[in-house]
Amino acid sequence: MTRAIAKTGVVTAAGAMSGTSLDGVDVAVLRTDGHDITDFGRSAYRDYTPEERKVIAAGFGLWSGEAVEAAAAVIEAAHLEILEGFKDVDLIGFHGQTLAHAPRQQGTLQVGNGAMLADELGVPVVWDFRSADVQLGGEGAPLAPFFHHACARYIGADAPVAFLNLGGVGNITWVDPSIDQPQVEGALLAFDTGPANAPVNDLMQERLGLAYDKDGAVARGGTVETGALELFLAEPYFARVPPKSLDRNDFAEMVALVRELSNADAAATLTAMCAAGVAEAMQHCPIPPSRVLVTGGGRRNPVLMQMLEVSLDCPVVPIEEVGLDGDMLEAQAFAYLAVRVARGMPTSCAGTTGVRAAVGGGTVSVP
Ligand SMILES: Nc1ncnc2c1ncn2[C@@H]1O[C@H](COP(=O)(O)OP(=O)(O)OP(=O)(O)O)[C@@H](O)[C@H]1O
Ligand SMILES: CC(=O)N[C@H]1[C@@H]2OC[C@@H](O2)[C@@H](O)[C@@H]1O[C@H](C)C(=O)O
Repeated sequence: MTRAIAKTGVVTAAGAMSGTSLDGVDVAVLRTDGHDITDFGRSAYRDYTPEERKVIAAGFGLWSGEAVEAAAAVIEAAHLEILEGFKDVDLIGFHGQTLAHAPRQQGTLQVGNGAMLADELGVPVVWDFRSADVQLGGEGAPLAPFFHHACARYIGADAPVAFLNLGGVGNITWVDPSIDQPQVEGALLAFDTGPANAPVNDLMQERLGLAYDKDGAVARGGTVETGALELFLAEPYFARVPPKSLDRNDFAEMVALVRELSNADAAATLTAMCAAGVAEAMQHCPIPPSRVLVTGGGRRNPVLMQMLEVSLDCPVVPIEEVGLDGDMLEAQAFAYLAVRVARGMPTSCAGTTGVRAAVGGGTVSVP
């Protein structure tokens, strides 16, 4: 029996996201008609084992071949395992794992076969969210902004507000909630701010065998090397007018800029680079947001949060302050986007990915 997706009314969707920091898979449920968020449901998380992480990471930056296939197999197995517990939803939004992203060259690659997941789970799966946007000239990222627009309306924001996601890479969405439809010009401006946690994570791994700088404990004792910070800010990426997007390792050479520094100074400097990228991003916003709502793992780093508070001209708060879940926002975003795709509604536009006309990306696979 095939399971059709209702064309109108509120449906229940689960979103599954595996981000650039490779910690694990997030799954979160929400109810929506594709425009308004009705309510949020349960969520779950599945860690990757060190072995799985190694196999996935070996596929980073590659477009095809055995390493990519091996990474895809790990992604599919991990998602099947966690999504077994979510077979009661109307549909699933499956982001997959980005292995490579070069929208103006080879394209964008998220691995994991959504059609196979739909067959195995017996639930319709929406996947391959980014390809159509890239094929039509967009950056293919970030895609969470249409969901951020719905969140701004859900929390009753009455002035422009920014959502700042600090994962491996940073991305910001500026939202004008007075414009009801996200694809209308002026409602959204979104782009990647620069590297966020990825360079610090790489440094911690390389020097101390740690996955990340927990609570900024290493950076806290260090001094920011202003010369390295200036070199970083001289990168043409920051002056480029958005929309613009990044691959996880686009700034990998930043770790080289701090090679001669002590662990503490190097961590402080890389953390400051993340904050400085965000400060640069604010200059591209049409008007300053009333506040910046921080989501993603970086909001747990008090050293980073303090640097942001000092360098931005508006309040910077973890997104929990407005009642949203900063660990699950991306998974919720792909649940929301799945419903839009299934209903033929756009998921990106000029203000978010630079695509000329609004696009509804994604493939719908019905079991
Ligand atoms: N307590 C903490 N102290 C410092 N940093 C932290 C803490 N908790 C999480 N992080 C950072 O946040 C990262 C995970 O962030 P998140 O889960 O948002 O990334 P992601 O979703 O995989 O990435 P992306 O949004 O780029 O796809 C960790 O790798 C770590 O660098
Ligand atoms: C190509 C890709 O997977 N990009 C991710 C990555 O992680 C953060 C940033 O870079 C953002 O552009 C995007 O993810 C979020 C979920 C997005 O599309 O909005």
